[in-house]
Amino acid sequence: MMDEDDDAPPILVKGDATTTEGALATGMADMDILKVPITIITGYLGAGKTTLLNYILTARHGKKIAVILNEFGNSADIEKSLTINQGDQQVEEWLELANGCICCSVKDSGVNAIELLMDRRGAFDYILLETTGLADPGNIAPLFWVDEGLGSTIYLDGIVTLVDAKNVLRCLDQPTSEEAAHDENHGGHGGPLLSTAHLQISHADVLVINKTDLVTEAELEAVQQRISSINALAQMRLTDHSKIPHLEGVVLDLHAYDRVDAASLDFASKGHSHLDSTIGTITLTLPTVTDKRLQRLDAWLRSVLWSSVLPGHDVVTNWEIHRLKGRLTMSDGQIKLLQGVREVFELIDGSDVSTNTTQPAGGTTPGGKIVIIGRNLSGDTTRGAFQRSLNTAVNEEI
Ligand SMILES: Nc1nc2c(ncn2[C@@H]2O[C@H](COP(=O)(O)OP(=O)(O)OP(=O)(O)O)[C@@H](O)[C@H]2O)c(=O)[nH]1
Ligand SMILES: [Zn+2]
Repeated sequence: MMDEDDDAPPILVKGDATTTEGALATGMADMDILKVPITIITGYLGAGKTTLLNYILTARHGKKIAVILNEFGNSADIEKSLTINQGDQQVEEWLELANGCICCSVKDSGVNAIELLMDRRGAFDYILLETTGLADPGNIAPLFWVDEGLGSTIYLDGIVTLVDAKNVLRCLDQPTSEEAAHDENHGGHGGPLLSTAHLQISHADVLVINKTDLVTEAELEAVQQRISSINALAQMRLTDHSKIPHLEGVVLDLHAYDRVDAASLDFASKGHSHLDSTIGTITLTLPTVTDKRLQRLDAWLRSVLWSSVLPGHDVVTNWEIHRLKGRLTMSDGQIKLLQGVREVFELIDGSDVSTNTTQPAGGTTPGGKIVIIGRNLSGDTTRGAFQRSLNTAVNEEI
């Protein structure tokens, strides 16, 4: 919860509610400018999420930020507190959702409620959603990752996961009994148990390792290694008391769902240890892709993500994909970007995305790479099966 009796008064931030109208008036606005980014802030109980939000709301970033708290997840409360820092004050509103679970209710009413509120108060520059410590961000992200065509006025910018440096290893190693029961219901099929901490780390675009003041350097090193063995794609930051002086690119304006940076894919492919056998990162390579092969790749992705069937391999079972990113070079030199969270994926043109002109095209692989983060993927057998299946799918001549 936001601290009501917070003794430090917020530093006053001049809200700039006229940005949008100003841009419109000068005819410079297109739909992209009008869309408001939303970042999901997640992390286990007590990791420092609220501390981070308070830090952001009082930092001098010159943005009008709305904060939605999903603290009442499982209780009977149906309203979500919404704090907006506007001009010289923080205003609290209540966002009414259809039921207590944001995963179920936000799709129908949450996005609408945010849009209605923007109609009334003027657009925000940014929305931050704090999930409960027990939330699985993979259930929430797709609700905001809405099709361009649906004309939503908000878009998913990324997922930031706060990690409690002191407690995270225990959370990963000793799932609670509720988590164990949940795991059972979600196709646990034996094997190492999946904890909420695993899910929050595997879906992250940015991992903020917080509470570094409470651990030794050796302990911190162990935490970093373990976390990057789970998710090698996310950028990692170390902090204490959730202090992130430069918010841009770390919490704000991540573009984690509309950009894929070659350097991060290269980094993710560099042999990381498989310290955690539950969830890990694998990298698949691709040859240069023709249009026809791109269609085959699309079919392969649909099979893998929608039907959980790895074409040509009926023996590989028990896997689950959380996050997927790729960068492909077409035979004509065009770049295609691949983005996915759970079963939702998108292949988009890289050319009209203003990104990575400074990156070496395609990284070290001439064709491209797909990096997948998920459960029971990182064993050598499974990784090999994925690569072979993909090779067959895109190489086959017709
Ligand atoms: N020592 C230390 N304490 C911290 C740090 N960051 C946050 N805390 C404290 O940890 C406690 C939990 O922080 P919160 O920000 O409320 O954590 P949260 O993730 O929002 O917690 P829930 O909403 O309960 O899941 C608070 O007492 C914070 O003051 C840190 O880096 N070091
Ligand atoms: Zn909190």
